Amino acid sequence: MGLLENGVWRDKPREPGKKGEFVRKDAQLRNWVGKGGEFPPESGRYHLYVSYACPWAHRTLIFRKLKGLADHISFSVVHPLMLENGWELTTDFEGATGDPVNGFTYLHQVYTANDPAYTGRVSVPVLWDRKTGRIVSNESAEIIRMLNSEFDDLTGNTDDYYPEDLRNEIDLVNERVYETVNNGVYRSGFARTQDAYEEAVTELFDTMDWLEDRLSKQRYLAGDRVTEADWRLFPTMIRFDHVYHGHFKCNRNRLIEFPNLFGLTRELYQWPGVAETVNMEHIRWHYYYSHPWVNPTRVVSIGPEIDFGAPHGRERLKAA
Ligand SMILES: N[C@@H](CCC(=O)N[C@@H](CS)C(=O)NCC(=O)O)C(=O)O
Repeated sequence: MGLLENGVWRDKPREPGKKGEFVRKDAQLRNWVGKGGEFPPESGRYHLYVSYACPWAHRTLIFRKLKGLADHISFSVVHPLMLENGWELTTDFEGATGDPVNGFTYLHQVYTANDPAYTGRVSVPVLWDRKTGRIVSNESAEIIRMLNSEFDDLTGNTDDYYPEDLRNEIDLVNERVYETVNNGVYRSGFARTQDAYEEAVTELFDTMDWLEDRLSKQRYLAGDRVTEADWRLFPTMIRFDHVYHGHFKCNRNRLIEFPNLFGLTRELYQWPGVAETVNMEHIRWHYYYSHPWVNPTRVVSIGPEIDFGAPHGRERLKAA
């Protein structure tokens, strides 16, 4: 774990907040792909750097599939262990691809290729532009919005996961899910004090109760259509019982004890193209091995056996 300071990699622990809470800083590289702009939509031009372990990167892999972008946007998968050099583009783990685009060994080299004096965290996902040799964005929430709409003319795929008429509802769900679930599991697992942990883990399960109730009455989080809100929740749910329940102490309940949330997770897992974006080996090894201040023995849990391919039963609720 570390960061870049004026373009130099420093192996340093993350600083907690004053109350021992986990503090997540905003992503810094926030350009957009768009027609007529600096980064126009073009086939074969953009490349994603992702980790199969990372829930934020996972969203981008899902949108690449949903939007028929597999032939237009390539991707590299980092090694699951994030150690003193940060994310590495080495290949000695099944599924890690290395870096066929730039030939770099470390992800921090992608950041310094974009800006030799960069200061900040070196995170996945990264949307890279081959043509200018620059990073378009390192913010997953914005990358999935670009994939949702900016390449439609290229692919002919006009499926919309952020439709006008549901935006208020999607925004409302996203805001609570981001803070208390997507980031809530990190706030629980990386808390350095009892109070910070209890606050985060209580909010997390309050929201899971709220989502469970919602999903007992409607098929998806924003109504009768699958939207961005569902896809933003999914990467956290699929990891829940394998790593967040044990390693991050999110253990009031397991996901499988919430019939509707677990049902939605299975339905989304079974969506065409989605199962192949889930790599539980990268997930388990990354979390248990890469945070020695949480798990100093680095022993990786065997994980529960859960059949996400089992019938989901969500047909009982109406879909559009
Ligand atoms: N806001 C970013 C967060 C991405 C993020 O935190 N990624 C983690 C992996 S799950 C990472 O690369 N962390 C490395 C670090 O912060 O040093 C996004 O959603 O894209």
